[in-house]
Amino acid sequence: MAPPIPVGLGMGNALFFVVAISAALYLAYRWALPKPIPGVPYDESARNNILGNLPELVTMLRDTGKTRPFFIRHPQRHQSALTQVWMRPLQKPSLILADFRESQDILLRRTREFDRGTWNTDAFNGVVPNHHISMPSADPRFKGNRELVRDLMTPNFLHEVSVPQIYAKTMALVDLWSLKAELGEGRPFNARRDIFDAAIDIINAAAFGLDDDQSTVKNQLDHLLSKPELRPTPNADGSVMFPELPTLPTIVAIEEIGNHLGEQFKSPFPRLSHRFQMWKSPTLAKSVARKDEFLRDEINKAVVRLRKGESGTRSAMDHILQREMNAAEKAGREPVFHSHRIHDELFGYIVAGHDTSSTALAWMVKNIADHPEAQTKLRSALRAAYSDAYAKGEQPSVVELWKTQVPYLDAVLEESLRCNGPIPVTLREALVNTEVLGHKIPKGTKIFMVSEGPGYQSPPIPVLESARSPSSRDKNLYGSWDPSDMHLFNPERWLKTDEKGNVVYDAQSGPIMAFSLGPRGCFGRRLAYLEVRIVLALLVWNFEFHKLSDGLSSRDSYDSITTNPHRCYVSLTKVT
Ligand code: HEM
Repeated sequence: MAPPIPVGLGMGNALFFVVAISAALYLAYRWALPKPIPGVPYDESARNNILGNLPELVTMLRDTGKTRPFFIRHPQRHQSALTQVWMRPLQKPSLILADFRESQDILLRRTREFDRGTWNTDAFNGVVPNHHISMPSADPRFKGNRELVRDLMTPNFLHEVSVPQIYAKTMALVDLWSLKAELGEGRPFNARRDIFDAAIDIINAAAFGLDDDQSTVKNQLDHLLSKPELRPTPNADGSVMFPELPTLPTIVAIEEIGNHLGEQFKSPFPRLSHRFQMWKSPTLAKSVARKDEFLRDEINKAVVRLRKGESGTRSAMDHILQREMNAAEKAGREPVFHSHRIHDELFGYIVAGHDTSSTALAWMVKNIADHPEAQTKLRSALRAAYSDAYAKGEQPSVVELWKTQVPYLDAVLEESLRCNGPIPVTLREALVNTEVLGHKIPKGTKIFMVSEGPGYQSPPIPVLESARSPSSRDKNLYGSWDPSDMHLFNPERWLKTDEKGNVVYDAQSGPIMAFSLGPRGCFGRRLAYLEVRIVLALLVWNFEFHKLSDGLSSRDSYDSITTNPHRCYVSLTKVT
């Protein structure tokens, strides 16, 4: 028989275990608590919570559908241009930088110390893993991918191939809105879908040279024209609603994938979240398959066309395929048209180019309706610049639109981007141990650079000159905004008089980062400017945008890939 266990020893053991486990748990809790970077302000509540700032972000997302305002308010909360937050449990702190000069310096000059952050690359990785947007700059594939698409943003390519496509698709929107203005007798209607569709027609046409039967706006127009008896339905808020054709399956797929990407930006674990959504949502998986099929079909059609030597280059796709044909011929191999790289670079062009431009245009339309004086001035500037077309009662031609400088047009669109930039936060990650505003930060630290709030639309938070990095001292390439009016929409701030007495547009009048800066800034910036310039010019040339009631002109927004207006209504009168 086994001897009885002495009671005193059993109690002692149990007590020892309880104390040891409690101590271990306490030590684990202390270890898991966020560790701040010395001297950089943070929220005490986040510092004492193993989840850091995550609970606040989750609450904000649940209540408002947004997370970006958190990044913009945090520096204001602490009145510090540099603050720190914890976005995930057990993670090093991330920094928020609300200072244009230091951001500009990091993006433009400190590219050996900072690169595109993994959160951003991870967000795109699920859908377009072989597009350069999903790659750090040191990825061995990055250079080759950029080389493949290099020519798409050259002035020659843009003017010869992309601009005619943009012009044609914008004129379809003008025709659709002319009909809607007439049928609705000038009453407001929701313009968000039309702008979304026009932007997708434009980017699809620039990417694939798609014909009119694939144009959503043209299809809507034909649908309305085919029913002359049709009248819009009035809504209780004074607006009217037009019947809409079901969206084409490819556009539905692009839209669903775009929305899915937008959700990844809000997730603390984008890669995991992508896999989970692909498993959970049969429609998402179907949309991804539909997108692959669409790319295969378009590439196959283009290859047949190009091999026959038909009709030259009419899209970004044609150009990429022609490059592959030439490279294969030079290397004595068969061309590979259906590589992951070509598929993803093409689809990434649409994903990166559509949502951004569509959102920028939606805010522009709202801003010109909200500021009738600026709108009238812009229309006069356009009529003076395209005086022949105005005298003949015609549309300005495609050549006039890209050749003639209209400083006030550039000023209006830049002011809209300053006030309502579609992407108000840019992310970078430290590649080495380094310093920001005098604080030592370890390799791997994420840094969120905000381009809304202090320094952009409200007075900057002061920064000691001695705290700035040596490369940023005395190297501010931009002017500064008058603190008394930087919260206002005022296109004039972008204009100056040159030495010959001409009023000119100055792109460096003051802080703006709508397209980010430096080698990993927006790849499509030139195309985007051409697009918004042509669309805005043709819309203001053709329509007067009336000011709307407070409800219809609300400036509430929601976050997706971009920060979108909840409401984008227009009330139009045809003017020419
Ligand atoms: C008004 C329209 C647009 C805005 C406001 C915009 C803004 C931006 C911003 C803020 C970034 C992030 C840059 C960074 O992390 O530093 C970006 C990246 C990018 N944009 Fe745009 N964009 C616009 C239109 C376009 C268009 C039309 C295209 C192409 C067709 C495009 C292609 C890209 C690509 C490929 C990247 C990633 C570049 C890289 O990873 O190196 N964008 N854009």
